[in-house]
Amino acid sequence: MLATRVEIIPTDGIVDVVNSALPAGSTVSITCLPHHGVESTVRTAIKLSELGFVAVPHIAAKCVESREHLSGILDDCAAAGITEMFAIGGDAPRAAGAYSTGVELVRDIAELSGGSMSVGVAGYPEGHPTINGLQLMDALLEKQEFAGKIVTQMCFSAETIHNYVALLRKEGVTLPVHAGVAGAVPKAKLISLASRIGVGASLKFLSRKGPLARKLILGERYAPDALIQELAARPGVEGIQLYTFNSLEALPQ
Ligand SMILES: NC(=O)C1=CN([C@@H]2O[C@H](COP(=O)(O)OP(=O)(O)OC[C@H]3O[C@@H](n4cnc5c(N)ncnc54)[C@H](O)[C@@H]3O)[C@@H](O)[C@H]2O)C=CC1
Ligand SMILES: Nc1nc(=O)c2c([nH]1)NC[C@@H]1CN(c3ccc(C(=O)N[C@@H](CCC(=O)O)C(=O)O)cc3)CN21
Repeated sequence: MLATRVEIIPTDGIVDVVNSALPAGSTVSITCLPHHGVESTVRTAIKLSELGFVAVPHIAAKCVESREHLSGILDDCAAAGITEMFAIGGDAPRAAGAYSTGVELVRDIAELSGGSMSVGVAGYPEGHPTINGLQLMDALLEKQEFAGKIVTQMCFSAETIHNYVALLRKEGVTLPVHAGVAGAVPKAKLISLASRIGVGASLKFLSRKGPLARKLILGERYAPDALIQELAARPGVEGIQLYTFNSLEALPQ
């Protein structure tokens, strides 16, 4: 069974939802969306950490104003017992200040925290809509000196994920890989978000043609169980990052 981490969006009331839905000590990743801002992510992570969860805040480079802002975030997280973060470029169209890529951010987190903060970085089994494969691989080769793990973009194909891990190893990226998997959320939601957040071709199996299938899809929830079993059946992936979209009622066993 692969260790599974749950990812949530820092919306109002989510801390109470997590506290009643997840066992104490669970690892919870808190995403950083442009319209929520990094403060909302950090505030939620600190509250969860104080409740005994292992909180992993996402820090989006484009939401960080300066090195001093980053230093303050690191101090607040360390004071709350947070020891792991996820450093990402960020979906905002423009940078708020000094940082615009995950590459820049992960370096400064390592420097400012003296290596005490473990940092995850993003991987793309199906590539990225606006960044070419060579740039992504070069960025990972640069980041791996300062990072502790790769967490992948959402992908719906175990074969694609396993092939990606093999490519990483061939190119000299040795970081452990945690596979990004969609939680049991309405398929319609996944399809509507897919292009906006850059999900790749493996999603296409969800959107079959035909009115009956479409009706089924619109009412149906995605079930991650089979994909998780396939990922656990072969070596390559260290764990699962479950993108729950805050649907915590039906977590895979
Ligand atoms: N918040 C999240 O969980 C996730 C966000 N993303 C998005 O993926 C993008 C990449 O972020 P990271 O993986 O941290 O990579 P990064 O920000 O470290 O960039 C990787 C490489 O691509 C280049 N690059 C970055 N953005 C580019 C662009 N728009 N056009 C051309 N080249 C670009 C950079 O210079 C760097 O060499 C960001 O837009 C991020 O929001 C992807 C997955 C998850
Ligand atoms: N490009 C990208 N950005 C991300 O933030 C991101 C990824 N990819 N891939 C993996 C996870 C999945 N993430 C997400 C991103 C958006 C929503 C979402 O539901 N967005 C709604 C608004 C939700 C809200 O504010 O409550 C939207 O309409 O954008 C959920 C999970 C966060 N992560």
